[in-house]
Amino acid sequence: MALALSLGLLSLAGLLVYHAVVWLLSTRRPPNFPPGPPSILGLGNLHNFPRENPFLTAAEWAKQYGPITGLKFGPTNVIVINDAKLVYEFIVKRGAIFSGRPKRHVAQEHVLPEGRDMYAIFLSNDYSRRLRTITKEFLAGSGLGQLAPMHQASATGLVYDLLQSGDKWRDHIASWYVAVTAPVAMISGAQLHDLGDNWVRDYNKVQHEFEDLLDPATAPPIDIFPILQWVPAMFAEWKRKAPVTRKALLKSYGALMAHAKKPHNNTIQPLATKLLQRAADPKTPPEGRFSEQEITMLMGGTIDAAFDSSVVVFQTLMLALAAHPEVQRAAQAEIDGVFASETELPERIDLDRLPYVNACMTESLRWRPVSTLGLPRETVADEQMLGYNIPKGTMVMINMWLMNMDPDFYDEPDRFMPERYMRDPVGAKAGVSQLGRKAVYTFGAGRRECPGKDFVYQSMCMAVSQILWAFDVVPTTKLDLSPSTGFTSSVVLKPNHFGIKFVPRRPDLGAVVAEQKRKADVLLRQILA
Ligand code: HEM
Repeated sequence: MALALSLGLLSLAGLLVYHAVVWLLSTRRPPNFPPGPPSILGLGNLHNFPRENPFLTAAEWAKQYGPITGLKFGPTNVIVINDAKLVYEFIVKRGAIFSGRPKRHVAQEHVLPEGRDMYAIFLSNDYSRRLRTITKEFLAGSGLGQLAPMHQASATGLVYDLLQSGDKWRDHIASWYVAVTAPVAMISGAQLHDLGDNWVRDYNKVQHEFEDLLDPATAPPIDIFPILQWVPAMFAEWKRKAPVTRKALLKSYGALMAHAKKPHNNTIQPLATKLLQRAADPKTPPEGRFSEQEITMLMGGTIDAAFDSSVVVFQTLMLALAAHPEVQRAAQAEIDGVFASETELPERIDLDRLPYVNACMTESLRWRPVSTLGLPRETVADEQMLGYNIPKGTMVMINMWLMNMDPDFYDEPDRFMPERYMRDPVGAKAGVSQLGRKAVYTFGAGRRECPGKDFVYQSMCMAVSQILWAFDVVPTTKLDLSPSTGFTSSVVLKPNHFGIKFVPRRPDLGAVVAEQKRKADVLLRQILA
């Protein structure tokens, strides 16, 4: 008996040692993998991939190792693509192989297991295709055009709020974005007051808690060291946090779904309401049919994907404008010419007539991209890139920062200079090849590129044009524009705290804006009845 027990324990120990050795060997670089910084057994490059400002280190490595940097995160193979031509050749043209997403254990198993395949940042390829088909009715083309009055009216509300209490501009931007401009209204048909007093506050809070669980700087590295998933909850803070985050997220989404299910007379039928109706219609083909839980996850994921990045993008734009009064003057000259009246906003703002405002937006996205290394992809098959092996399951990052800052492509890339996009549609300096080149890489590329891109431009250009019509944006603190000291970066590149004020451009602005806001409220009530 004792002998059998000892033999049993010995074989168990042998098995454990075997698995440990296999695991350790898997943390070495695979054969013919793209070059990169030296890795160490067990960790790979985790010790030299910084949690703060990783894009700056990735840019240094690109200088040393060329167009693709090969890394190891424990056993995971990782490549960083540093060259826009490779993005075009592989991410765009060979999208079928480069369009998976890596697993996120904490988020997918503990926070939103019911959204494992369909929540925005971990959408499976199949759901991504179906999501694009349904959201394009709202996020692009004529569907997006229908949202223009709503975007314009909500931006008028923002101008009103900035005039009342410009010192709370950060809060106003967050509420404006989440309220009508973010897809909350588009998806559920709800205005904030429909959702109750605390919805925005609670949603904001849980969003940040969820981000912390996803942020490589704060989240536990379960995806790299899966053994950590077995650590008991008393030693693993994330195991205690995840259920709390889950409960709060589902409550926020639940309020939206409850609203979407109510009968209403909106002039634009909200996405969730439309999908619920389609699901109930026997004529709907299977790929257009989603269950209530699926609709909740698709809806929640889209709102989450939209919210934080957009608020940060708008803050960065305000910072850039405050630091560049000459850009504001040029934009105001354009806006004043198009808006024409001193005392009234146009009934319909025609964004096609505001190319410089559009260029300010693009330049801000290029100059300080909210996403510097993109949302990681995962290859779904073995591939070869520039003669190197890229095994199936490799995590792929796009070095958006480097592409946006490429001195061979842009004149003075570190300067905030919207004029570059007035001279050339992709902002290129004279005489360089533009094959497959995008104006900015901040929304990613290829078939998983952000589907909210046009929505972002419409909502934000509506806002920035009205803000610059009404105000000069003036700094109240010294502005630090350096990407390393003026911004904080792990997942997103956010400007550090800075002070600005909104100085009215006309003496009678209060009365003018109050009247415009009254009209905008009437319109919003019609749209979101
Ligand atoms: C300025 C604000 C935004 C930025 C910078 C941004 C950026 C990004 C990036 C970099 C990705 C990953 C793309 C890739 O892998 O190539 C992404 C994905 C996504 N974004 Fe955005 N986004 C913004 C706003 C929005 C908005 C307003 C919406 C919806 C209305 C949205 C919905 C999504 C969705 C659903 C995905 C997942 C797509 C997929 O995996 O197939 N985003 N976004």
